Amino acid sequence: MILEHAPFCVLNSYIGVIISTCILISLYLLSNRYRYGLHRIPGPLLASFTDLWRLVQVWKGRPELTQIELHEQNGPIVRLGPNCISIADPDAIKTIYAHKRGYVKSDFYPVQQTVAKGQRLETLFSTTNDAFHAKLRRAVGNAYAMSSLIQFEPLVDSTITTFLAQLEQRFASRTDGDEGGVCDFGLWLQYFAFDVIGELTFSKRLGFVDKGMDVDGIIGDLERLLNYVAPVGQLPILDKIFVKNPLRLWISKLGLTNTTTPVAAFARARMAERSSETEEKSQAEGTKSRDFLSRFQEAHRKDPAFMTQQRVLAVTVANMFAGSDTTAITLRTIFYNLLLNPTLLQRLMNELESNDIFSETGLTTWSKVHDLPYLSAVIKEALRCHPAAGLSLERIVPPTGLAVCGHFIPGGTIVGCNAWVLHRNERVFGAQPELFRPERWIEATEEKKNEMNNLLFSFGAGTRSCIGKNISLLEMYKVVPVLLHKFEVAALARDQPVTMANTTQHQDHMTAPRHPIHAHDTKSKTPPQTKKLSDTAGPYHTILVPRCVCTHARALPE
Ligand code: HEM
Repeated sequence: MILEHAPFCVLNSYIGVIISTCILISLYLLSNRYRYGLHRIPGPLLASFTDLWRLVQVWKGRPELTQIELHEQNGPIVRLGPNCISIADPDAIKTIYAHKRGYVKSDFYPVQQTVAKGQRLETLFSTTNDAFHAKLRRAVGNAYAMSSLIQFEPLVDSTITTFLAQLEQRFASRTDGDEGGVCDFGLWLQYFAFDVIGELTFSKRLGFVDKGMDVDGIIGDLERLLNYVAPVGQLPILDKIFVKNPLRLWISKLGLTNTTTPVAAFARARMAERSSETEEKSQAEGTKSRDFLSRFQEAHRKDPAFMTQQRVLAVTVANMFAGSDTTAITLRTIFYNLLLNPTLLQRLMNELESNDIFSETGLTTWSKVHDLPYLSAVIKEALRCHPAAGLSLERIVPPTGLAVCGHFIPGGTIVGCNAWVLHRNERVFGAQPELFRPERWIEATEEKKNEMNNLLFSFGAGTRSCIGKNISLLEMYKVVPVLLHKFEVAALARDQPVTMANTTQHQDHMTAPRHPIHAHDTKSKTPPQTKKLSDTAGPYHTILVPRCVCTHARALPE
């Protein structure tokens, strides 16, 4: 009798377990919706139950478009997760990102830290510890100051010269066959951006431009990293399961894992070369070339206990990651939009050619270009239309809470602003903010310009804003005029389909940080000539520029 009923008992207990599990999960999801005190904030219902909702949005590739749409529907404050809010109110920026207001970076950032010998390598970008950040920023900050720019110029010029020579030799001077003169310009701009930051950091290029290829798979490596950190950063506990779990940390501590990326290997080799020089020689060299590595080594000599060699390595590698893809994305945005808008390109050419800015070698200097009005407007408009960071820059509300847009946000909530959302503010940036229109920066009154500049969030804001901003502006202000002066550049096929996918928020983007805000490009079905931002600009990081023709002399295809 007992045996006859056994299968039913087993079945019943299975059903019991399943029902109890479902009840527990439902209770957990319901508690997610209500326990954070955010249930009055509008947003997608699913987002209020689980962070998996935002993970899926990022994984699908264009989370910034979803966020723009949500803000259009719901206003300046939107719930993106059980404990996560997106804010589009310009006034909130001053509070959330300001100095000493107690808003620390969220757990999104440590996902980007690499592990060496069982220890996480914290960088300026990825640390959540404000005191450590302030100390590191003081130690290395001088290297990025405006006053250092002049000393960096020869290093930028060196990469530009090689870049021009390679474009000339490989494309512009070729007239053979159908492919003569045709190059994948977007890819080459990326090679340039990676090499120039290598040269600025180590006085030595990684060789992308010289070889015309992704050396040691560095670009691919960075893209894989971003593809991991962007979605996993939405649910950072996953990182503690996949990568930073106790077992892997222990194995790493024993030295049984190889966490050396190609960039770190390159950086180590350069550091080894320098350390084999005598201190006097390196100091003498330092004052001559004054690249980032020599400046970081000076910081090491001043405070070796804090600025250890491991830390010098970490900040150089972080530089490479933070400064490459971001600048490449912005350069691609500039050329992409100019190529699709010949009238704008002509306006820029008029300005460049009517000012005496080029030397005999065809190069130019920061002092001659940095206040050209139309060039500045083009660069700003690219930064506005296609910010390299595609995700919100997350911070945690301090225990006192935050009053914003008529709501009270309790302490512990993750809040953040997304540049893509802020830059669609019609009141500040004028009509049709989705269009690339440099003129909006020229036509604006001084007062309006200030307002626009204050809301330009491409480099972040406040204490954790981009330390490399001046460097990237130096690169862009120098290379754009020189390229346009030397080559006629046109889109080979203006209706060539282009699409983008946002992979992470940029940058530090580097095992360092890549502001986890990066992206990769894929082909899409939408022709780009519509000039809508959603068609032309991608996720954070990259824009696919159509194949272009570089040529000196010949007429370009319409
Ligand atoms: C167009 C180019 C660039 C863009 C759009 C950009 C964007 C950003 C953004 C948005 C942040 C703030 C991230 C946050 O608050 O979470 C940031 C931080 C940072 N960026 Fe950039 N960046 C660019 C170029 C560079 C360059 C060239 C370097 C290095 C030479 C660099 C190094 C850094 C570092 C080290 C941080 C962390 C700063 C800190 O927390 O103190 N970036 N960047």
